[in-house]
Amino acid sequence: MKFNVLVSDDLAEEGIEILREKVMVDVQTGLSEDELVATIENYDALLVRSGTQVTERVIEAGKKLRFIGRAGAGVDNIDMKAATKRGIIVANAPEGNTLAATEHTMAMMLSLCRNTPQANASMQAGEWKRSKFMGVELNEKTLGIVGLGRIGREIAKRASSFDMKIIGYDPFITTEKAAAMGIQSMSLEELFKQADIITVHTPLIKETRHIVNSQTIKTMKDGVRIINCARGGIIDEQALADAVKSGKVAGAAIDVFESEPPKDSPLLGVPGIITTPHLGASTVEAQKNVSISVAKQCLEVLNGGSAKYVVNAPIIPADLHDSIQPFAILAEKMGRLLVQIADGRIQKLEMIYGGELGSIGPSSKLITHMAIKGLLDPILRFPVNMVNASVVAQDRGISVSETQTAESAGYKNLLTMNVVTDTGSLCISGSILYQGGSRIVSIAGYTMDMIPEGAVIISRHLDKPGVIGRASTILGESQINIAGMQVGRFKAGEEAIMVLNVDGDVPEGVMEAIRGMPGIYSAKFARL
Ligand SMILES: NC(=O)c1ccc[n+]([C@@H]2O[C@H](COP(=O)([O-])OP(=O)(O)OC[C@H]3O[C@@H](n4cnc5c(N)ncnc54)[C@H](O)[C@@H]3O)[C@@H](O)[C@H]2O)c1
Ligand SMILES: O=C(O)[C@H](O)COP(=O)(O)O
Repeated sequence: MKFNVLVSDDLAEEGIEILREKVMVDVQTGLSEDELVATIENYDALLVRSGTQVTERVIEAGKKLRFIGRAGAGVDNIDMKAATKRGIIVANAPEGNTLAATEHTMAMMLSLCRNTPQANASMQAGEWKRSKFMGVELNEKTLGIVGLGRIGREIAKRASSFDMKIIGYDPFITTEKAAAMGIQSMSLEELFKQADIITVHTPLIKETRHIVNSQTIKTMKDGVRIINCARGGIIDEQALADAVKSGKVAGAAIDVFESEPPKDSPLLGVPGIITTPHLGASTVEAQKNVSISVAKQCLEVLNGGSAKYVVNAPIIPADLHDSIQPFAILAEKMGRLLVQIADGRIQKLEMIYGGELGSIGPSSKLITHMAIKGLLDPILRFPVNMVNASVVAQDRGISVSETQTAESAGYKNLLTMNVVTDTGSLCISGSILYQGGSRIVSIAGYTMDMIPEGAVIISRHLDKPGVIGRASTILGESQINIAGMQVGRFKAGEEAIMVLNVDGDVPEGVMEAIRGMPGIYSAKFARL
């Protein structure tokens, strides 16, 4: 593969070696945004940790970029909107550092409760002050975990072995699921009231920004301890610093900061606050895991495939991949056919999933994205792919809807696409046969049995003798071979449809001649 990959943060050598076997790799760490903008245009992929800000400017300058890999969990340093719009696949390695972050949180919790860092600093300064560093035990304390994802639940397991009572808040985890993990689920307000120690493990998003602030701190127990090993910004730094100084909060342990490195953070220099420089994922094991994970995903994407942990495109569960893929290919072809034969400006795309597809669930998204790709890719300057398809449709004012139904007109499965334009609408249906082949089974209500491949002429004409013959003659005179033909009509003597599979492109002059024939209402050439 002749690809260039830029690694702009410290990644473990194991992943870089995997890349070097297949592609050119440059490791350049510590680049400023301007330096990254100046260099990125030569690269097909960019691999980062949290140290690189992948801004809109960087993404715009990366004309060849197809993949951005995050060797870790959080993707808040990547402008996802800009990457998605450009169709760049963004993937992370969410599992590789879970245990490292969990263990660091436990280390911070124990250090916080026993003043370990302060005691160490004191001893290193030549002191021996035993009474100054009186601690508290974890035993029988209530631990409030905000965010019960990968890390939150691993912390629950470990904390329960210290005989802590575990309470938790996560709007996306049911009470039953939390209970099965030994966590008593409750509202955030209640958790703040009950917890002796609060640890946050959510992503930094609009809803979690400053979830711990001067108001919510007031509702907490006096002497509460607070830990943030997730993301700076989840806690209002000034509010926390003030609360520790006032004694309302007994202490805090902070690994992550609103701005990193945190030059002016109010959390620095406060005796009750212990800090580490974003070390949650910094173990040999975690770094090896995440580096290998993004390296493999990078090669998959550059090779034309998908990535295991894509964060900006629909993901199909691995066990459904083989069954969904043929429909994704069919949908793309149906989209491509529709855009070439429908009249007018497309305003709406309706996707109807029938028969066995009627219970496809959220995996329909991938098929819909591929349908949009087929519809828009041929007419746009920039590539449309499964990543940016829905953003591109939205940008062009095309509304997209999906329906799942058991009805399938007698087919085992039936994918129907209806486009509404400013001059009318056109509906086509396709199916995957029992033997695996794909067919377009209806166009504008006419039953078909069309293999969606190669070049086709689709005409509407008056159902009377001679029309089909004359069209065939025009093609024959132009040395265009007809490989297959299908005709359909609702009623004899009225409008009919003709689909001609031809061996090669049909020049516009020949299409004009067909359109000029008496009895032909319209004729369109399409390549699938
Ligand atoms: N310090 C480090 O070096 C380090 C290392 C790894 C991960 N992290 C960070 O830790 C955090 C958690 O990582 P993870 O792998 O467990 O992620 P995860 O996606 O597995 O879990 C996040 C959980 O937060 C929940 N959540 C979302 N919105 C919420 C809200 N408003 N209130 C409460 N819960 C909400 C989600 O439902 C989910 O269960 C992330 O911010 C990640 O970036 C930090
Ligand atoms: O989100 C993550 O995975 C952690 O914050 C780790 O970040 P790092 O890769 O920069 O250590």
